[in-house]
Amino acid sequence: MAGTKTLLMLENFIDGKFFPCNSYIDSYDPSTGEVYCRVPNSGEEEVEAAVEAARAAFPGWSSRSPKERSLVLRRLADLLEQSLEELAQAESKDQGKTITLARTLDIPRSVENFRFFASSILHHTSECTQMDHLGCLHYTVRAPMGIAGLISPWNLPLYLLTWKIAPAIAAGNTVIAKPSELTSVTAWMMCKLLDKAGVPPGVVNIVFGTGPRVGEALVSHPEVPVISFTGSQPTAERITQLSAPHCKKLSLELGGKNPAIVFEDANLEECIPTTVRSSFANQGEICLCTSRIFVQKSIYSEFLKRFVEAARLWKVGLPSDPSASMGALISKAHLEKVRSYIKKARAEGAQILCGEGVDKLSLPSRNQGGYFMPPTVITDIKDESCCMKEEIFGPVTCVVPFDSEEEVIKRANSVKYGLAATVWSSNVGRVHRVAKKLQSGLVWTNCWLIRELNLPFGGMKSSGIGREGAKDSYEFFTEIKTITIKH
Ligand SMILES: NC(=O)C1=CN([C@@H]2O[C@H](COP(=O)(O)OP(=O)(O)OC[C@H]3O[C@@H](n4cnc5c(N)ncnc54)[C@H](O)[C@@H]3O)[C@@H](O)[C@H]2O)C=CC1
Ligand SMILES: N/C(=C\C=C\C(=O)O)C(=O)O
Repeated sequence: MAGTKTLLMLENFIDGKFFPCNSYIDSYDPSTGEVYCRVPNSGEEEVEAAVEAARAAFPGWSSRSPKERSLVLRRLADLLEQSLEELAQAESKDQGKTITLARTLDIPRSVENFRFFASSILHHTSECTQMDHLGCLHYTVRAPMGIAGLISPWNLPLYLLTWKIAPAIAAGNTVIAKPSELTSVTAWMMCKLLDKAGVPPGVVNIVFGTGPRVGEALVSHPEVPVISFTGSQPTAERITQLSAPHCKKLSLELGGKNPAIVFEDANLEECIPTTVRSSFANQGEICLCTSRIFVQKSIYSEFLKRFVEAARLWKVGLPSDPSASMGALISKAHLEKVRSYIKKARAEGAQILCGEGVDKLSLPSRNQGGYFMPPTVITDIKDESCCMKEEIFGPVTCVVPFDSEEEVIKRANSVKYGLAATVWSSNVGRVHRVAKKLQSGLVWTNCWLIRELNLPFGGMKSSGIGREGAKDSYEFFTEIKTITIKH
């Protein structure tokens, strides 16, 4: 372990104040494999203190007008934006992603999350119907749920955390958030801005630590009626079990095994670079990343050749290198897990056309212990292989041929997940037809990851329950009531 003096020490943020913890967890720099930060190892005691603070803050915060809350969110967005460079540097170091991605995607989107919900909260209306023959008027009202528990993963740390905090507090809830123990730094940095933005003490509380300790204490707490979670399917199952006795409201945004379907009339000039990006952006650590590429037989050889050439140009480098396309994976355990899939593919007789075990990385000696691997393309693989069925969540993608539209839809739908698909074709009719038949919460055609935050985001089948977005998040973080007036 590195000298304790040099380590960054995080603290919990409860009731507007920072508190040290009795116990800490080591957090690693993915580019070197060295410990550089210590994260509070919180548990029930810290959750209890956060619940007390959130409970006390709720009456004041929930009775403010949407406009007053909106102003606070906007100020927070401005303050985050003023710290963009500092936050981007921290996110890149903590997560292993490139500084370019942190600067252009993670932190700008975190800012946008607050701006977006600051605006959308001003525009909701409720329903009203009449029954004149009975002299009745019916209408609905919505009220915040109370204390929201928010649990987020390590791949897009501040981006996904703020995607939950912003709609929850905009709707008048108070929150207890638990970022991933692997990437807690930017959440802790954001806490320093809350008071200046005008967020009252107790409205946003952040407790750091592991899932089994602090995550479960939060999920099991009887005074936390609503849990929003983004992460893996096994953890979602555990959260569902723990929430069941309390009938909690759950939003579960889980993994994917996302297909890209490339028809023979696709514009390959656009399709190839975008599909390289959709496969390898953020080291393939985005739930929306492509991991199965189905290519129509007539263009299969040409596609494969050009795709592998383009994948080889996807430069692996230090997270701090502005010219790198990809940095380091999140952890040693995760790197080993991702590599194990490639080993299995090889054992099954698949071909590894580039990447792990084929291409060598050139890294400075200080980074030899970092969690790097090259973008990897697998082919000659069966649909039944675990590489074609399970979420790998790394820079690995499989390319396979198909004959007909009907066949490819069936194969694309043959996995347990249903999060995001891409369809590449210049035939508008086909694009609509295929998009409608895919079992997928999101379908991008001739593009990838163009986000319209107003519209529902989320998956079907094992990719989750519920949707996030302007209306969906508002409905999730509020309780509805129908009132009947007889006049
Ligand atoms: N959105 C997505 O699709 C994501 C999918 N994953 C998938 O999950 C795999 C494992 O990654 P992990 O970091 O282990 O994901 P995870 O689902 O265990 O972690 C996500 C969050 O849940 C928390 N958590 C873990 N166990 C918990 C519990 N029992 N109760 C409450 N909270 C708990 C974690 O501390 C973290 O904050 C990845 O390899 C990837 O396949 C990971 C991150 C995001
Ligand atoms: N939930 C994830 C990505 C969301 C992206 C977005 O809202 O734009 C994930 O990778 O876990």
